[in-house]
Amino acid sequence: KEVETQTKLANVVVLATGGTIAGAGASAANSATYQAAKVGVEQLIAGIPELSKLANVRGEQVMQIASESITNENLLQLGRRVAELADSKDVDGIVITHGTDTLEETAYFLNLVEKTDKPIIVVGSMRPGTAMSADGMLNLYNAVAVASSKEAHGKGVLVTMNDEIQSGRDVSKMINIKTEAFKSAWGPLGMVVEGKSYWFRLPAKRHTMDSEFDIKNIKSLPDVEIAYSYGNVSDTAYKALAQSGAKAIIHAGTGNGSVSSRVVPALQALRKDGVQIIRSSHVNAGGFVLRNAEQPDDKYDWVVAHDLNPQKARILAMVALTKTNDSKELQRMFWEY
Ligand SMILES: NC(=O)CC[C@H](N)C(=O)O
Repeated sequence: KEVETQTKLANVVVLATGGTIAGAGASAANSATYQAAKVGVEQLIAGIPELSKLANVRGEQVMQIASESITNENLLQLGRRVAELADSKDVDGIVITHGTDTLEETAYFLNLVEKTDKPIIVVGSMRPGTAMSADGMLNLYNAVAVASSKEAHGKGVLVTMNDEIQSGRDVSKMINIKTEAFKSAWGPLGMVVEGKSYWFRLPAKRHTMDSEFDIKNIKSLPDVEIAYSYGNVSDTAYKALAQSGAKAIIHAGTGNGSVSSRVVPALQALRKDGVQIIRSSHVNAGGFVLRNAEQPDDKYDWVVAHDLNPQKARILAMVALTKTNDSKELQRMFWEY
């Protein structure tokens, strides 16, 4: 006699926040001209009947915005809802649909502050659902596939775009007119093919269960701002940001986070006034800032952002500053996360 073993489907919650994956254009030829954040979560889920074979999927509309407009308050609101769901016994995995412009920031934020080993997948699309060759359906299908898989547990917050599984820490939007937009300098962790995930490597940096940060202990996020560097840069932006109350300034530097000789004195003075100076790099394919190389960080009491791009450095700095204002502690965190 054959005994049929009924495998129970995982329960996956889709938290929708807006973006192009919820976008709509006037014609199928509009892949770049459209309105983001138009389609509701129920319609997104209903548009992919195949999801019901992967998991029991339900949706929640957390917000409906384009991701460039996400505020720190929005981040905290989303983070708290993710934590509530992760604590719930009847939730096995969480998918967050998100605009792609700041998707890498939200994914890294959640990677730092969610105390769970349940899969959390952040996903978006480069083309609205109304466009020819829209990529949102498959990206979301892949996200639900990964969120409902056993293998995705304990791997930190993940991003499924263009069939790849990327670490939320490492991934960044590299181009805005291709579906092959999200890359990491260190490569994807795996692939999703026909609803099944294939893994090749694991994240090495601290995240989720192994993180010292917890969304439940974070009441608000401090003001951390970014100043962009280039030839002939002046110190005006740095001073203005400090004046407006920034607790830390991320130097989005050239090359190895280098600092113009015109800017160095202002940054020394700001540090003396208590502002944290964090040197990162805006090099396109992935910056990597070495301590005491381009600048004497020990002498100036500055911090380096390691391989984090400026926008990710801002996320870690905000979260880190909720715990410490000690520059040595901040530097430790920048090496470990
Ligand atoms: N491809 C996108 O999702 C970009 C749309 C919009 N700017 C956003 O980030 O929400």
